[in-house]
Amino acid sequence: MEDNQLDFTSLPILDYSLAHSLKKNEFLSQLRNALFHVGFLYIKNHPIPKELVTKIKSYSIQLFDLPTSEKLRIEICNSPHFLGYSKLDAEKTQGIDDHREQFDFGAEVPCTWKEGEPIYRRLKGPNQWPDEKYIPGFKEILLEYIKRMSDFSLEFIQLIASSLSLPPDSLNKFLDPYDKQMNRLKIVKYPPLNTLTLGSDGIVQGVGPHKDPWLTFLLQVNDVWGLQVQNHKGDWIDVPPIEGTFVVNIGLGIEAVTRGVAVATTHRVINPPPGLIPRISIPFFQMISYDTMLEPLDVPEDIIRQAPTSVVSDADTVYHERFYKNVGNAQILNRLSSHPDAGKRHYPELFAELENKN
Ligand SMILES: O=C(O)CCC(=O)C(=O)O
Ligand SMILES: [Fe+2]
Repeated sequence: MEDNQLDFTSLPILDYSLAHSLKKNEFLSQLRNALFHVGFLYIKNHPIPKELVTKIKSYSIQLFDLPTSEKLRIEICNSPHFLGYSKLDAEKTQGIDDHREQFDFGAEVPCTWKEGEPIYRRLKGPNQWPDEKYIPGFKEILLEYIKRMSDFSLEFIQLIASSLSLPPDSLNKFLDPYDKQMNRLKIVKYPPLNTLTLGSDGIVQGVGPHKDPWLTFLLQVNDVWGLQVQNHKGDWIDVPPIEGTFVVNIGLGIEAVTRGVAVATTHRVINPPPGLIPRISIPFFQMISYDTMLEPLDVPEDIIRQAPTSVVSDADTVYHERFYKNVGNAQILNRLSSHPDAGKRHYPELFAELENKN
């Protein structure tokens, strides 16, 4: 599809079993097309065991039924690593409250940051866990899920590289060494709208338009729509849940190092309409190293020629510019502006600096 042809109106569905078969080239060609033209795709027949997906879905629903006191005990404002619980409307995108309730978790790593080192290294550190007595077995299953998703995402970036005629391990150098990687996920609940939630300005966003950092794998837990992706003309396209799939999307880092060939597509979530049940989802983020330099790879000329030339986006460009300059700084400033309470408490100087600039 050329840029001047019809823009996408749905997401491609790729069959992961082809990637490990004699049809691998067919898979790579479909992947390349998806990267060029959409930046988002569904993946079916993926390697995450069905039982694990069922368990994590079930826990994700139970998590929101924890007693309020237990949720508040592990609130994100306690954590310099921005891990834990966020109340409804506590997080912001582009300065507007996101009408969602969520838990942030990551691979369990110690905080090794020391005074004098770049401050963004302090983003890495241990989780805040809900007490086992309320949700037995959750921690073990969540960590297993993160481990499996981490391995899957490592396999996936090799396929992305191969699809762009790059050596398979080309993207790995932008990640931390395996045992130091701290991939993260969110477990999110978007309540349905009601007349009270419609603010005076009329804007209600589940999560506002944005681009992700590197590579994301989204599990849509129930059959409630809400995710929308902006096509290159600027129209919003629905991404309905499809049982047995993940939605995979490219973020800023991969876009930058592939010279814009793999597109970081803008997306948002709108809350379910009144009367519906809440939408629950689990985005898993493979994290780029905070210390990395976004040096572009030697993408072959014939691949670069096929890349899109212009893409409309409603996402915030301040974060993007910071990201291209220094990934770690962009990440911490993004966390500070999306969670001002935690920011003020743990990074008072940096927070004050940010306030003065705005
Ligand atoms: O919850 C979703 O469907 C997507 C969330 C998302 O885009 C994000 O948290 O980055
Ligand atoms: Fe996202």
